[in-house]
Amino acid sequence: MQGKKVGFIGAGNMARSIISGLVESGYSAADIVVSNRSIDKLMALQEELGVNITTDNDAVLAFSDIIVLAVKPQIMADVLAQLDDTLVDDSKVFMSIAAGIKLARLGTMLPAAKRWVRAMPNTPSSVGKGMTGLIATDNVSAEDQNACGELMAAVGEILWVREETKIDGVIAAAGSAPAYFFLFLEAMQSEAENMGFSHEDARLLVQQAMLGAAHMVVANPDTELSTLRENVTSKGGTTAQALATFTAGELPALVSKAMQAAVQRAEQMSNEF
Ligand SMILES: NC(=O)C1=CN([C@@H]2O[C@H](COP(=O)(O)OP(=O)(O)OC[C@H]3O[C@@H](n4cnc5c(N)ncnc54)[C@H](OP(=O)(O)O)[C@@H]3O)[C@@H](O)[C@H]2O)C=CC1
Ligand SMILES: O=C(O)[C@@H]1CCC=N1
Repeated sequence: MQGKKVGFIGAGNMARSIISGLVESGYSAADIVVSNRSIDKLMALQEELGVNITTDNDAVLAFSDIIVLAVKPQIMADVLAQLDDTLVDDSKVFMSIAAGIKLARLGTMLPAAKRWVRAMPNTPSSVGKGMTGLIATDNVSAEDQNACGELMAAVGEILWVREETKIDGVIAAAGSAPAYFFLFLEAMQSEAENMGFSHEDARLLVQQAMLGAAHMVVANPDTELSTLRENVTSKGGTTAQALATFTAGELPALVSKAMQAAVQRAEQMSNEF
């Protein structure tokens, strides 16, 4: 993978997460180029990470072996239509990280590009703890699939899927999921503040509890999550009361509903864009 030229079109939250994770994992900044509509995010990326920057998307296309498309789904068609397709050749692989745009639709947005990968990452990529689901068109060689996989593996775990519908499942279970956990922590921080802790102390309490729980999950892959939960829950104790309150509020059903809503939105988006 080292040595491949990697270009990013769009330098927003997600591209920044991947680029910073890549550079911090040792990927050569000289082999990375990033374009964006406005200049400020580019300047910051160049200053902090030393990557090449441009406001010309065609310059990214010309430079790169792998072109990561990291613009909003709403504008993907316009951005691709404006590229100089004479710069596209068979050696280039296009990797879209946009939610809700299927491989077949991407192919119609830039017909000159034949080799496509869809990747669905999440923002923890910025700290090397990302989770990315991937799928490729059949004509992407094993070598190029490996390169795309390695690119995302530089910033976390990867999971190749066989059916494209599973990418929407990846969105629901991992792409959008950091926001679910942040919402939960926000609510906990707020209640800890109501109990009299300062904003900072409340954050320390909840973030350390989350971090410890996450480490326990990862350190005990053969232990069911339900067992980890039960180990905290003393009979007749405090945790049991808190969990009973979540159950009475139908938290598990609410989580299912929220994940289904993410999938449904991804399906809707695939008809809209
Ligand atoms: N955020 C997340 O957690 C995840 C996002 N995604 C996907 O990643 C993609 C990007 O999302 P996100 O990073 O959150 O969005 P952002 O809005 O943060 O980033 C999009 C970037 O695209 C730039 N842009 C707009 N028009 C052009 C153009 N014509 N040429 C080049 N750059 C352009 C914008 O520039 P400007 O600053 O000038 O507006 C902006 O910096 C989306 O498709 C989303 O579905 C996937 C997984 C997770
Ligand atoms: O909210 C979104 O649409 C994007 C995709 C997954 C996370 N953010």
